[in-house]
Amino acid sequence: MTVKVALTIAGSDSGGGAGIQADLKTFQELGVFGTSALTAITAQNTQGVHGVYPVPVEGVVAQVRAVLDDFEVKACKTGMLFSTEIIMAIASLLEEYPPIPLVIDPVMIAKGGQSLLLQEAVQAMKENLIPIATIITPNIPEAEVLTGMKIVTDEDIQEAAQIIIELGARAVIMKGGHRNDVLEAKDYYADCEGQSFTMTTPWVQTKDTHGTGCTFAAALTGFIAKGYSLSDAVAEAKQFIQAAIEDSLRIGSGHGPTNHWAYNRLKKEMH
Ligand SMILES: Nc1ncnc2c1ncn2[C@@H]1O[C@H](COP(=O)(O)OP(=O)(O)OP(=O)(O)O)[C@@H](O)[C@H]1O
Ligand SMILES: Cc1ncc(CO)c(N)n1
Repeated sequence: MTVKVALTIAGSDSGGGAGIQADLKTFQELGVFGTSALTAITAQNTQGVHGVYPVPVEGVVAQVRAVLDDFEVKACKTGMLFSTEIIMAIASLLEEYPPIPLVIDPVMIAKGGQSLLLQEAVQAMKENLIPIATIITPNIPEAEVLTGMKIVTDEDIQEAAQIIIELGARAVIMKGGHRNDVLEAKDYYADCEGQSFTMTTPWVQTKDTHGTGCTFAAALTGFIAKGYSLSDAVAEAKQFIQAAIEDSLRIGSGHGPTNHWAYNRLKKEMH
């Protein structure tokens, strides 16, 4: 049996719905072998983040090196990176190895408002990581921080996507989970070759959206690892997250996790 390998460099969510846990569960569902490098431990549940304990930068580097020295990693994802030091170390480390498709989820703030990226680290992300990204997956507030512009309309979204591509990312997907349209979950894709499209699914009325961004980016990474083109991987990742949100698990008393099993269950039902 041959299996594709993916690497996630992200924070741990003790509540299991976001971060490393969401990434590994998603990779597993896609039949991709998941490896990981922890950047921080968070004490977290569906109610919020109760503590953040960063991993020393040497520890992050050693984990990534251990994986890349031994496995043929087909796609890599970054999530919570926390500090300038960790961002700089990862950016220069990845450049030592043959290029691997890189999905950057520019995690900044948890749904409850707690910071998962120090404010001073935004510049390092813009200067060091975005230029080596195959694709970056900001939500609207993250795109506002990265571009310095207020994003309200569809035109704003397209303009912000262009600014992010000019920062050096090959492609960008602007996630619509923070928009106020309650009828549609609309994400906008654009790349440096001038291709762009919008993906729309029905809005799911639920409070169980903890880890939607991590799960979406992990699915995207998994499909890239399996050899899908970027635009096909984005489209399939959208199906994965839609199924995961629609079939809510109702775990915990706050914003519950999404259902990482749902995409495969749905596919089985359709066959
Ligand atoms: N209620 C919803 N119904 C349908 N799709 C949704 C809903 N909320 C988010 N999505 C979709 O989920 C994906 C992730 O988007 P979102 O903007 O929620 O990411 P995020 O804010 O980075 O998530 P998080 O920080 O919680 O991990 C996108 O494809 C978005 O359209
Ligand atoms: C560890 C971690 N990464 C990312 C997010 C964003 O959902 C979170 N809440 N926790």
